[in-house]
Amino acid sequence: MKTFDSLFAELTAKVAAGDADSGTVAAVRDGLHAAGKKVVEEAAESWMAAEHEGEERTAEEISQLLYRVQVLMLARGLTLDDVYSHL
Ligand SMILES: N=c1c2ncn([C@@H]3O[C@H](COP(=O)(O)OP(=O)(O)OP(=O)(O)O)[C@@H](O)[C@H]3O)c2ncn1[C@@H]1O[C@H](COP(=O)(O)O)[C@@H](O)[C@H]1O
Repeated sequence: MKTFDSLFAELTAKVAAGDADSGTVAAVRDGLHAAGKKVVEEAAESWMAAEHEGEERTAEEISQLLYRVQVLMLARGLTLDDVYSHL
């Protein structure tokens, strides 16, 4: 099973390699504004799922939120340590 850290390592490698088949590479190239909008969209969908849908659907939306947060980090050039140092 993937974890937050292992997913970030996978996405970092794909971005560094410029993997042409990667949706993440395309999303990072779309830029910060688009990446930020996706974070907000998935945050809202997570909230709505938590209030109105089941656990499975909520977990799925939260997984997409975590993914979109990582895309934003990559688009901004942040590492896990940059973020974890504030936890
Ligand atoms: N966890 C994710 C993940 N979560 C969401 N998404 C993307 O986000 C889309 C779903 O979010 P949206 O609701 O915004 O999608 P949409 O375009 O509006 O369309 P709908 O599916 O909602 O109709 C998915 O179709 C994926 O493109 C993800 N894309 C990739 N990953 C992980 O990242 C890895 C690398 O992916 P690639 O970079 O594409 O190789 C994958 O193996 C996964 O582990």
